[in-house]
Amino acid sequence: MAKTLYDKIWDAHVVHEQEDGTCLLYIDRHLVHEVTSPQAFEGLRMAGRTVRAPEKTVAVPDHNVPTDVGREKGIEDEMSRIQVDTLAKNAKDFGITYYGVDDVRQGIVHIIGPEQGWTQPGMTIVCGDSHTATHGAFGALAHGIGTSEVEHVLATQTLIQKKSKNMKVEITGKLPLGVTAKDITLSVIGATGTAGGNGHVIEYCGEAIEALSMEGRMTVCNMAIEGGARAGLIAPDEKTFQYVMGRPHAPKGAAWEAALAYWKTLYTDEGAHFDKVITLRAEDIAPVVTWGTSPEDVLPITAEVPSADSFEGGKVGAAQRSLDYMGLKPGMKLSDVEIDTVFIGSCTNGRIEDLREVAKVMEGRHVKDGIRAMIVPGSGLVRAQAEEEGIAQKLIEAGFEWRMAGCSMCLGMNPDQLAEGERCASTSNRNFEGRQGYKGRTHLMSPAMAAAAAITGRLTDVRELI
Ligand SMILES: CC(C)[C@H](C(=O)O)[C@@H](O)C(=O)O
Ligand code: SF4
Repeated sequence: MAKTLYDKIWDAHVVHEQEDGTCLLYIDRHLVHEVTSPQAFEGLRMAGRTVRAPEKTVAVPDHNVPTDVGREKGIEDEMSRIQVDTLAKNAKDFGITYYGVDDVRQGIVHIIGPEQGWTQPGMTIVCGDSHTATHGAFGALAHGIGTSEVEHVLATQTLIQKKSKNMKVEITGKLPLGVTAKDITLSVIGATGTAGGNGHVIEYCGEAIEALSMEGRMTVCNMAIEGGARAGLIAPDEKTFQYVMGRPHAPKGAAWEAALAYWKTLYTDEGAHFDKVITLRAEDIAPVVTWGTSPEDVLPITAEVPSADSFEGGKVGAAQRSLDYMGLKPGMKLSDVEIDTVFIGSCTNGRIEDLREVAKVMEGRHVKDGIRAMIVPGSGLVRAQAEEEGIAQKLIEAGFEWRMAGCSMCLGMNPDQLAEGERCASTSNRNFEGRQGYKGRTHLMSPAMAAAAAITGRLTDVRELI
């Protein structure tokens, strides 16, 4: 029978299936961060258990770490300090690879997995973090899991799961100038809503997806979860293999050849069944921004702030609440919305290509006076590469703060936060109330669009600047 990519990876990992369809899945990689793992390790200790496969488990602190240069002095906030110290101790006690803040390989868990070659096609990958979907860009089945599941995977290297439905999101044609992977993924959520992917694993495909770099594909899959899906996937191709080849934890020699032969079988067969299909034309996608407090509140930058009445049912009240929280009036042009902060980073857009994109838009230009603009590379290695390429220097001269790696202002779990009422052009993935700081206001967009906003001090169509 014709199988989807999801079916193939799933079938290759089922250890046991119960009559009701509940399965025990083998897990190839377990990525661990400081927020969702302390109780899990504690559980192991209390039960006298060890980590079943420490060589398949990798730990890194990212959410709570400060990102100022000179952070070696330590973490001020007690809770954050305890979490990071606890992760370091747990990694040592249980014999797990650990990248501490003084290690250039430290960074956001979803950035360093691919960077170090831990992430490979055909694998099952889990992490106690919803944006684990990012790794799906390699044709890996990557699930976010809860803390009790983290403990289960640590102890057994398996996960109890029921299979999701198959959903196909096809992006046909070629992206217009100024339109990027972020605009694709936000536009898909705009079209399907945040519940559109519920109960499904999405496979993204089509000419526009194939044309994306690995970085762009990671941006797309990263936000599958924001569209309600269990995971996002893209079939691996030559670009994927080239990206993985030679990375520290990628297979080498004969193991590489064997892996490659298997990876080449990882695609959806002709005629395989999808339970849901969405198609968007790349030509119809514009540079977009969010206006509200849900990632589905997204519109082309050329649009106006909508009125609550333009929605239906329960959405009317939600839209009104969003508008009030965001301090926006219906009918106002989105390009007239003034911002005071720019955040470039996160597991959605903190990779080298994102920084190159920002540098390109900033060429010969400067961050507007009075705007706080920060760049937080997704890993120490991304930071080092940008410095080597001369991008860092250009961005600093253009007026950006150049920070150390971490989740930073993507969420208010570390010192990088918006003050009350501040408005941010952000390359992250969530614009929920209070996400970037108490009463802070977030507009999600691509790195190129965030750079444009940094230049003008308002939400700006990057196509006017390229
Ligand atoms: C802290 C963590 C559990 C959380 C997640 O699961 O996504 C965070 O990474 C986020 O982006 O909100
Ligand atoms: S960068 Fe943001 S979305 Fe990604 S793992 Fe960190 S907090 Fe979550």
